[in-house]
Amino acid sequence: MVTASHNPEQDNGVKLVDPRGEMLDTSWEAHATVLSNAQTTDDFIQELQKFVQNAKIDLSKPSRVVYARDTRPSGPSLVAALEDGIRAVGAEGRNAGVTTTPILHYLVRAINTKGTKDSYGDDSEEGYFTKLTEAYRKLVATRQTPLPLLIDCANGVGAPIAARLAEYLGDSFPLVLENTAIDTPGALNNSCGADYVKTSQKLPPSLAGRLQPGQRACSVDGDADRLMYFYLDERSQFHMLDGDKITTLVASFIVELVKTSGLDSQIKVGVVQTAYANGASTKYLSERLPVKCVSTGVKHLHHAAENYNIGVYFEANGHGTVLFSPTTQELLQTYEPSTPAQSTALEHLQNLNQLINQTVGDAFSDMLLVEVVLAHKRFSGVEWDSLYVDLPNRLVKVVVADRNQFKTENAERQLVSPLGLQQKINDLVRRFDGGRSFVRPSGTEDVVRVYAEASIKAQADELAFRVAGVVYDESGGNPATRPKEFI
Ligand SMILES: CC(=O)N[C@H]1[C@@H](OP(=O)(O)O)O[C@H](CO)[C@@H](O)[C@@H]1O
Ligand SMILES: [Mg+2]
Repeated sequence: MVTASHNPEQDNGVKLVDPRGEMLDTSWEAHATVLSNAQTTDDFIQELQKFVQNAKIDLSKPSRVVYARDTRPSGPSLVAALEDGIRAVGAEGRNAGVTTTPILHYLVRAINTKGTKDSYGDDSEEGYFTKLTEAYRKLVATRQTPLPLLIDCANGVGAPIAARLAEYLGDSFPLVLENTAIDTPGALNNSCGADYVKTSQKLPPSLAGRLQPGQRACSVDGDADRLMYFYLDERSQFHMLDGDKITTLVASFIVELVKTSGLDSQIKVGVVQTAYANGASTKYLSERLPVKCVSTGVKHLHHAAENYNIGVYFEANGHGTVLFSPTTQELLQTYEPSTPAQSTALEHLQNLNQLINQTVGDAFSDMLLVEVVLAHKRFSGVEWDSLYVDLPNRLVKVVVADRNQFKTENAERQLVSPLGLQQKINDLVRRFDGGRSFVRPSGTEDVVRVYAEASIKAQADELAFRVAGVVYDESGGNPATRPKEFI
């Protein structure tokens, strides 16, 4: 998948999908690193040959690469280069065109399960839309048609895909598409989209006046694998419903269905979060079901969620999905309910299993999932938001000389290096009511991230900037260039 996701338009990159339609196995990342670091074509060919040999790849076997891109202007030339590569190694290519990352994941799984008992659906975009919208219709059959949902498409590939989804949904669910300017240079992810909403905790300026108080809205990112919900209250105050709020809503609903269906002794539902999950969400969830905290990065969450019968995972930034284990999927097919209530709950679970794109986080599949739960619970954004109150929080980036000197343990919640720094953070945290803070090196940017929470906003900000200051000073930051907001 040629995309740089939520990042600025001028960036680009690739996401690799494995043959099951899931994220590339971590053990293969090292190969990708070696190949992308090759300096010349000759070096590249040499590394490729070594890789073929070491991984014992039989080149005489047929192979196929399915690829797609987002709407970035650099996409076509990168796809052309990819096609040259596919031709050079004698593989067959299948161009899935301009589409979302989750649709590409869907296609790969659909192609590789075609004609088997695990068939994931027809291997086409039509197959994807049909699968999702049929399941959605069944799940909301007896419910009222919701008010139109405003979707901020981040001026990216979410726009044409949401337009097609709207056609499949028809009158059953009206969508209003905003930020659909895919041909406007520089517009992609610019002051809009899921990452903007999460990091600035604000309404995208382009939506001012477009959203009525009480109306629900959501933002997707540049490749439509992240989803953030929000609404304005009657005082036009902005309220954000992030990945943690989605987890809470969805996990509670699934737990209820499992219980009503009579399967609660056989199906255990669990949640996976990272240290960035709001402390209030972790508290709320832990009082109700098993919650595991893992390192940042979707691959870690996905992997941990596979250990539950039904695993719900979302990063706070809105990337996530729900996984039904193979035995759970089988159980849903063979279980004999004994009451009408059990039977209805079972049908809902079966339809959720179809509605949810389980290969990877999928903004549109997740959006339909959220809407199903809200319809069943007769919740507006306000009621959903009131399940728990977010602790005020602040995320700060610190530029350091060498972020590799920062090493963590305990799912990244504690620093073990630089030595002594964690103690200093602990001393600061202790001074703040409801305080929590952790520091980790980013895996995607050359920075160290500081996260802080406290019971009031000013305190969360102060704690974050104090910790950032300590991190900066302790890692040899130049006093002359010390950011002035650091305390
Ligand atoms: C705090 C934060 O949002 N971190 C993001 C960010 O990772 P970093 O390792 O923090 O740079 O990008 C990842 C990939 O998109 C995403 O999985 C993760 O949640
Ligand atoms: Mg993305």
